Order: sequence, then C-alpha cells, then structure tokens
Amino acid sequence: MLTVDGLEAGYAQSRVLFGLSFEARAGEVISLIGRNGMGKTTTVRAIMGMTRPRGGRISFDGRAIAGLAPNVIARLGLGLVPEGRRIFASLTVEENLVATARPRPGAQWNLERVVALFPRLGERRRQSARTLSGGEQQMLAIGRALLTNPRFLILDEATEGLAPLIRAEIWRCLHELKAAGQTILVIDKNLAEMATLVDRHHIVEKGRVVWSGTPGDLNRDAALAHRYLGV
Ligand SMILES: Nc1ncnc2c1ncn2[C@@H]1O[C@H](COP(=O)(O)OP(=O)(O)OP(=O)(O)O)[C@@H](O)[C@H]1O
Repeated sequence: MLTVDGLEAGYAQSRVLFGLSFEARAGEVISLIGRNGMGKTTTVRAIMGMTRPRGGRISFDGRAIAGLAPNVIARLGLGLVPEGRRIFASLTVEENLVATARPRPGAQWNLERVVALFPRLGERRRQSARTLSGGEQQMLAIGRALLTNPRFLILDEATEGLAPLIRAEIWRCLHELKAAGQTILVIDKNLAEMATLVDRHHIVEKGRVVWSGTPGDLNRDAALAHRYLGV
C-alpha cells in the first residue's frame, strides 16, 4: 500500500534522511521507532508532503506521491495525527472535527462514530478546544484524522506526555482500529504497549531503517534494543 524507497530529506543545510526505506501492506500496523532526532518525524513530513524529499521514491497504491502538495496527498487517503496535536484552539470540539472531515461514499467514519469511540468528545462537543485537557486534545486530533476517512493513518507520538489512563484509552482506540482493518503507521516510545498492536517494527537510526522485525523478534534481542533504543 505504502512504499518508501531510498528516501532522502533534510532542512536547509542539514541532511536528516539518508536513503530510508520501508513498506506497509494494507491492514498492517507498522512502527517507526528509534531515539530522538533520528528522522522519524521528518519521514512522516516527507510522506505527507510537508517536507520536500530530496531523493528516493514514495508510492501509495502504486502511485508516486513524493513532492505532491499536502492537500493532494491527504485526498488520496493518507491521514496524520501530528506530533503536538495542532488542533484549532479557537474552534469548538465539533468545529475541529468537521473542519477537515471528508465524507466518502460508504465511508467508515462520521461524527457519531468518532463520538462513540471517544465519548468525552461528545460531552464536550460545544466547548472551545482550548478548554480540553491534553489527553482530550489528543483524542480530538485522532478523531479529526479519522473523519478524513484515511485509508492509511499515521500517528506521530500520539501518547506522549499523557496520563496513564488517557494513554490506555488511546491504545484501546488503536486496537479497535486495527481490528476494523485500518492500516496504521505508529511512532511511539512505548514498546510494551506496541508489542500487542504492531505487526512489524522499523528501527530508524541516523536517517535509515537499520532493522525491521516483529515485536517478538525485538523482545528476544536485548542487545539490539539496547543499542538502538537505549532500553
Ligand atoms: N524544522 C526543522 N528545521 C531544522 N532541523 C530540523 C527541523 N525539524 C527537525 N529537525 C532536525 O532533524 C533531525 C531529525 O528530527 P526528527 O524530528 O525527524 O526526528 P525524530 O526521530 O522524529 O525525533 P523526535 O522523537 O525527537 O521527534 C533532528 O536533528 C532535528 O533537530
């Protein structure tokens, strides 16, 4: 479904990605993991058209998408829950949800289903988004991405900085999405939670994928986890 092949990208003079490659098949949940600053967010930005790739190929359902505008890429069916949430603080919860919503014929996600997934959003529907807690804002960011009815959903550090109970709720939601067949790329630091969710991990080190395998493979290789993840 998504193939990233030899991706190169960076900012001004600094190179960040040096030929990064991975693949995600329909219905899979895959991860990018690795220490801070290794290029995970830059990879996501390149996929979503927010940072222009300097080399390599990105294809989605066989179509080359590298260098297309973000709105074009989103319309092809890629949805992002960005690092730092980026919700519209001055809008209400409901306005945030519908602002970028993209109903499709036979679409899976509508406002009612998102509210059923995150009942708190329903309770706070008419409140300004700035009055939400960090965890509720994160749910809003996920709900907003789902309402674009993405065929491929990317979550960049969606559980970072959240209280344990809220984090658990986010993981529950991701399990539900997986069970429904949603294809997902998740970037997160919580290996224990990802162990039951992710089909294949990809370790990113200095702008390249240096290892990929199942959570079981990773769990059996303590030296690998120590070397690349510092755990
Ligand atoms: N807008 C930017 N301008 C210049 N350099 C940047 C920018 N964003 C990120 N970088 C640099 O690019 C490198 C890779 O950052 P990136 O955010 O992709 O890493 P990451 O693996 O996602 O780590 P983190 O978990 O810290 O977000 C880092 O050295 C970072 O400082």
